[in-house]
Amino acid sequence: MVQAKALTKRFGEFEAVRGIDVEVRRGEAFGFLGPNGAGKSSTMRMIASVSPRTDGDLKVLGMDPNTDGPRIRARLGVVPQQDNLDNELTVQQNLQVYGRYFGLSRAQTRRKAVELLEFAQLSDRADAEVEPLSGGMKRRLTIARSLVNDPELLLLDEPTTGLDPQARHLLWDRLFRLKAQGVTLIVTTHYMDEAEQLCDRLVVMDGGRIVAEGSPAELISRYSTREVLELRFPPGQEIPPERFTDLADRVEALPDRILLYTTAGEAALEQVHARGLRPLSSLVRRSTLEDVFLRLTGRTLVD
Ligand SMILES: Nc1ncnc2c1ncn2[C@@H]1O[C@H](COP(=O)(O)OP(=O)(O)OP(=O)(O)O)[C@@H](O)[C@H]1O
Repeated sequence: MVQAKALTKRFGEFEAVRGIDVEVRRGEAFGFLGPNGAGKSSTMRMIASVSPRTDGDLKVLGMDPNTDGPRIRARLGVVPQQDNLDNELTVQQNLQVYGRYFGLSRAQTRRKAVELLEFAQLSDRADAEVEPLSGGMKRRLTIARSLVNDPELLLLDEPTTGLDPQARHLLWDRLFRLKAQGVTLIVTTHYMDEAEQLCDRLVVMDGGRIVAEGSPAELISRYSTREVLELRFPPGQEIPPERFTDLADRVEALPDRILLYTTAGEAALEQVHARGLRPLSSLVRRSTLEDVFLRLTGRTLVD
């Protein structure tokens, strides 16, 4: 669906995307995971064929965005980072305008709007104004609108940023349905749980480069341990991280906690207690993509 080789985007002197290689296969959910400014949106805009590449090769649906932009865009769905719904129109009209834009007849457009409102769980809001809708509803409507042309490939830039947990889960559920129907999904996110939930494969981006690639499970087993023990100590009573190096494969000190990477978190915690240390709180959890990112870059995904 997408083949990028040494793909590069420069804004003046600044290189936002620094020669990345990416391959997205039909039917998969593929992710770009990275913090703000990693170059995810710049990459997505090149794939969406709305922003020309500065260098490298790019094929989307087997075509070159530089020469086949309109033909590619006709087969894509795009959900931008900021909702750009038309507040002057009702929910239903927002879909109908797109139907007409993509050349559907009035009757086809009406049928499509009914189908997509049902998909977006917004049928009872068909004639409502857009402005007062919740953030989750607006996102679902934006996704519904991106599906008017039955795209084979759907690009979603930070689909759940700013949504509450319930709205996120509802939205993920809609994306799972699309995937089950065979739509290829490309998602950018800085939420590791979103990447873990949604993506079959992903690349981790930082500073315009790809720093790792694989399935969430592969990345976690390659770059982290099975478990992590998180320790917080009372302010002013912090313990130097070196005190824990013999208890774990690796120790990371963050401003508010110490992370012990180990295969046996509970056993490590017992050892901490046996040394007479009394953390304010302790937590044994499994490793996540956040731990992978920390290992690869020395920083956390979300400040
Ligand atoms: N039009 C532009 N002109 C100049 N610099 C830009 C432009 N668009 C993006 N950048 C810069 O390129 C870098 C990558 O931006 P990009 O939006 O691709 O990152 P991102 O990973 O999507 O992060 P975010 O989640 O904040 O969008 C940033 O430093 C950004 O300031």
